[in-house]
Amino acid sequence: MDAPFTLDDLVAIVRERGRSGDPGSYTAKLIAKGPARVAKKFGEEAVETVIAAVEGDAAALTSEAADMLYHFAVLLEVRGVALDAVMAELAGRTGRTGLEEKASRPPE
Ligand SMILES: N=c1c2ncn([C@@H]3O[C@H](COP(=O)(O)OP(=O)(O)OP(=O)(O)O)[C@@H](O)[C@H]3O)c2ncn1[C@@H]1O[C@H](COP(=O)(O)O)[C@@H](O)[C@H]1O
Repeated sequence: MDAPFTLDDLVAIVRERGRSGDPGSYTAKLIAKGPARVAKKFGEEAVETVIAAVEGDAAALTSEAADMLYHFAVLLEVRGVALDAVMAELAGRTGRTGLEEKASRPPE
C-alpha cells in the first residue's frame, strides 16, 4: 500500500513546481504574481473553508480545506518559511497543555 500523502509531500511538490519555471504550472504562475497575490488567494480559500464549515457540508469542507492547505503551502514557499519551522512552533506549544505526553504515547 502507498504511504499516506503528507503535508511535507505537498510542500515538496509546491517547492519543486514553484521553482520549475514551467508555464503550465499553476504554482509557478501564482508565485510569480508575488506574496500579496498568494496571501489573497489563501484568504479566499480560508473564507470558503469557513463557509463550508458553517453550512455543515462535510464534502465541501474537505475540498475547501484541501484548497486552503495547498495555498498555505504556496504562501510558505513564497515567503521562504519552512514547514518545519511552523511544526517546531506548534511542538513548542504542546508543553503548555501537557498534551505532549499523550502525543508520544503509542496508540491503544
Ligand atoms: N493541490 C493543488 C491545488 N489545489 C488547488 N489548485 C489550483 O488552485 C486554483 C484555484 O482555483 P480558483 O478557481 O480559486 O482560482 P482560478 O480562477 O483558477 O485562479 P486565480 O486567477 O484566482 O488564481 C485552481 O486552478 C486549482 O487547480 C491546485 N494546484 C496545484 N495543486 C498541487 O500542485 C501540484 C503542481 O501543480 P502545477 O503547479 O499546476 O503543476 C499538483 O500536482 C497538485 O499536487
